[in-house]
This record gives sequence, structure tokens and C-alpha cells, in this order.
Amino acid sequence: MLRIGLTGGIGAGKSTIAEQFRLRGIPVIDADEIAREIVAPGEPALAALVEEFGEQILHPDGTLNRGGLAVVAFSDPQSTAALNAIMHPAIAERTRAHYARHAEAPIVVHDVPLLVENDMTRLYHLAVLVDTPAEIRLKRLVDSRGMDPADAQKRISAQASDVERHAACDVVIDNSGTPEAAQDAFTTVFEKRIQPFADNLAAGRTAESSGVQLVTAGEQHGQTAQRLSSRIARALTEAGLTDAEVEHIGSTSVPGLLAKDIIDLQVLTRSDADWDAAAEALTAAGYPQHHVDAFDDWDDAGRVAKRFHRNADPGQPVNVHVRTRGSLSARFAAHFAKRLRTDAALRADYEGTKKRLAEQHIDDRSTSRYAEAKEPFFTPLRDEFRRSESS
Ligand SMILES: CC(C)(COP(=O)(O)OP(=O)(O)OC[C@H]1O[C@@H](n2cnc3c(N)ncnc32)[C@H](O)[C@@H]1O)[C@@H](O)C(=O)NCCC(=O)NCCS
Ligand SMILES: Nc1ncnc2c1ncn2[C@@H]1O[C@H](COP(=O)(O)OP(=O)(O)OP(=O)(O)O)[C@@H](O)[C@H]1O
Repeated sequence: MLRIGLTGGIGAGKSTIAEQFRLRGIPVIDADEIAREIVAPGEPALAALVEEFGEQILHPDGTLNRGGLAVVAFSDPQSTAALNAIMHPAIAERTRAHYARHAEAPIVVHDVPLLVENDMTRLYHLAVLVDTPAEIRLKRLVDSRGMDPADAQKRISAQASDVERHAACDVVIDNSGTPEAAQDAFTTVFEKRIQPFADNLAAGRTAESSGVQLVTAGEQHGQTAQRLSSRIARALTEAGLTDAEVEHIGSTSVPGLLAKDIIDLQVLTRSDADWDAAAEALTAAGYPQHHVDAFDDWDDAGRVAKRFHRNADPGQPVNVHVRTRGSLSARFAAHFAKRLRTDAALRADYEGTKKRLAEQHIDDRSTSRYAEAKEPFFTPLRDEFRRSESS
């Protein structure tokens, strides 16, 4: 099952995009709806709210006065935190029951207004942001929902900023224009990314590789690597590999370097005995194993020194190298990235080699011939690293 987290600030148009998923027969678990379910009369969360905020938050018939609660709960950060402390654990528990109902669905969407605020990105294969700048959201909330401007602003201020949301999400659907434009953007994302990702995940296969275009590694790559690493780390922890670590290596970890637009991540395990369990967890997280001879590397005893995984998401190429912590191959990978960050001559030499090889292998979609041709560049560096370590 492909798990999608859908988010956006208040008034961004999440409901509109959630509806697009529903129209395609995809179940949507709605956090706001669950938040309503758990405060029905007789529910323990309602009693906890009354204890915290007083009887004033109830209608005379004993049901929750939502507007009344909103006024007190969003009046200052402490009150919002008290509201969250009561509501969020209860929402999480009820959410599990909803997921269980859709266990067989190929795609499930979780519509969560506070996905970023609650640091939930890693729970999904893909976090999708419905993006509308705060000032447009404020205007829409006032104009079409009739909200009081000050109340709308308070709610916006109690949430993450637009910048924080961008950093935490994988896919952005722009809803600053017309609803039709947002629907078109959704259709493209759905057909080009979400559906193929779900199909690849179900089949346990990797996405097609996109060739050897070179770009300049930037802040964006670091941010993406961080997001994916924390997702992978969680999957490994859940599988019992609690001491596994994930590092960003390769050219995209060197800001300013000319790089293939691929995030290389290195998973470090205690030993190669953990690789099967890691493979299972990685496959379920959207990173199936992918065998390419050119990407093998060997330790001093002539054993394969890593497993190689690639992602099933066609939107962002990722290579995952699974290695044993402390092995030569793991140490060299980290050492090489670090040297590129500090040694300008090596960086220039490496960039020159890459440009030349990328031109020669421009039509190599799998990138394996390109990778193979790059090997002679690494051999002397690896030998030098080995010598420097043993001296
Ligand atoms: C305080 C309540 C009763 C006000 O009800 P009201 O009908 O006015 O709002 P509704 O529930 O429709 O929420 C509308 C939007 O407000 C924003 N919002 C809701 N709760 C919060 C919160 N704790 N912090 C920041 N924004 C919030 C979200 O963008 C949400 O989509 C209600 O928002 C609530 O129960 N909030 C706590 C539960 C929660 O955190 N919900 C978000 C789901 S993760
Ligand atoms: N592209 C758009 N142009 C104009 N108005 C829009 C657009 N998209 C949504 N709206 C309107 O803006 C308001 C907020 O949209 P919607 O209810 O989908 O937001 P939401 O993100 O689900 O909000 P909430 O966080 O409150 O659940 C609605 O009144 C909706 O009709």
C-alpha cells in the first residue's frame, strides 16, 4: 500500500485535492473528521477538554461548542499546546482503526492539516503539499468561508510556515491560481508520479532511471536527503535494525558540485547479516533491491561489500547503498564525499571527468555504463585511502 500524507495550511485547498483522490476511488482518511468523531458526547477526549478549558466550551445540550473552543484554544500558544496534548494521542489511536479498514487498498491518503507541525513526514511514502501562500489563504477564508480576519490569522499563526511545509514535503500542488489549474496540476502529479509509484511498490520494482543529466548540487538536495533519510531510518528501526544509520553521500552531498540529479544514501548496518532484514524494510518503504554489476564493490577479502537499492518513486531518483559500518567501502564513500567538499583540485578533476563521460554516455538511460566508466577515477583514490589508513 502506498501511503500518502496530504497537507496544507488552513484554507490551502486540501479538501479540494482530497476530493480528487476520492473521485479516483482512493480512500481518504480525514484527520479533521476523526478530530470530530473523538469529541462526540461520551468520548473521553471531550471530558478531558472540559477539564482543561471549562464547561464554557459546551453547548447547553452537552455537545462541543467548536467555535467557543477555538476562541480559547487559539488565543495563545499554551492553550493550543494544551488542546493538542489532549487531541493528538486520541486522534492517532482512532486513525489506526481507520487504516486497518483499508489494508487491501493500493493507495491510501491521510489528510492531515498538522502533518508538518507534528513531524509526520516519515510516516508516508510521499508527503503531498497543497500550496497556497498565507496571504491568499487568509483572503479566501474571509471571503468564501466568512471567517473573521483576526481569527483566521490566529489559526494561520498557530501553524507551520509555508517555508517549513516546503522543506517537509515531497510533492507540491500549487493552488494559488484557479481551482481548474490546481486540478490539472494534481492530474499530472497523479499520473506521472503517484500511480506509477504505487504500481512499482506493489510489484517490488524500481522506477525507470532517467539518464545522466548533470545539475549543480544545491541546498535542495541536502533537504531532500534529510527527509528521505529520516523516512528510511524509521523503516529500519521498525524492522528491528535500531542501530542502522543513514548518511547522504555522493555528488549531491557536495554543494556546488556538478552532479547527476540522484540522491545517494548510505545505510550502515552492524554486519552483512542484517542486509536481508534491511532489504525487506527498504522494499516496503519504496526502495527495492536493484542489481547492477557496475555498482558492485568488493572488500579486501573479495566479498561483495554492499547491497544496492533504488527507489520505486519515479519523481526523485535515489540510490541506497547498504554497507557494513566501519567497512573499507563504507569509510571510503564517506571519505570521498568529504574530500570533494574540501579539496578544490580534486573537485575540478572529478567534474571534468564527469562532464566528459556524461557526454559519451548521454544515451545511457540506465547510467550503468557511465558508472562503470567512472571506476578508473576511483581506483587510485581508493588505494591511496587504504594506504593512508594502514600507515
Ligand atoms: C478547536 C476546534 C474544535 C475548532 O473547530 P473548527 O470547526 O473551527 O475547525 P476544524 O476542526 O474544522 O479545523 C479547521 C482547520 O483548523 C486548523 N486547526 C485545527 N486544529 C488545529 C490546531 N490544534 N493547531 C493549528 N491549527 C489547527 C486546521 O487547518 C484545520 O483544518 C478543532 O479545530 C479541533 O478540535 N482542533 C484540535 C484537533 C486538531 O489538532 N485537528 C487537526 C487535525 S491533525
Ligand atoms: N483555487 C482556488 N481559488 C479560489 N478559492 C479556492 C481555491 N481553492 C479553494 N478555494 C476556497 O478556499 C476555501 C478553502 O479551501 P478548502 O476548504 O479546500 O481548504 P482546506 O485546505 O481543506 O481547509 P481546512 O484546512 O480548513 O480544511 C474554500 O472556501 C474553497 O472553496
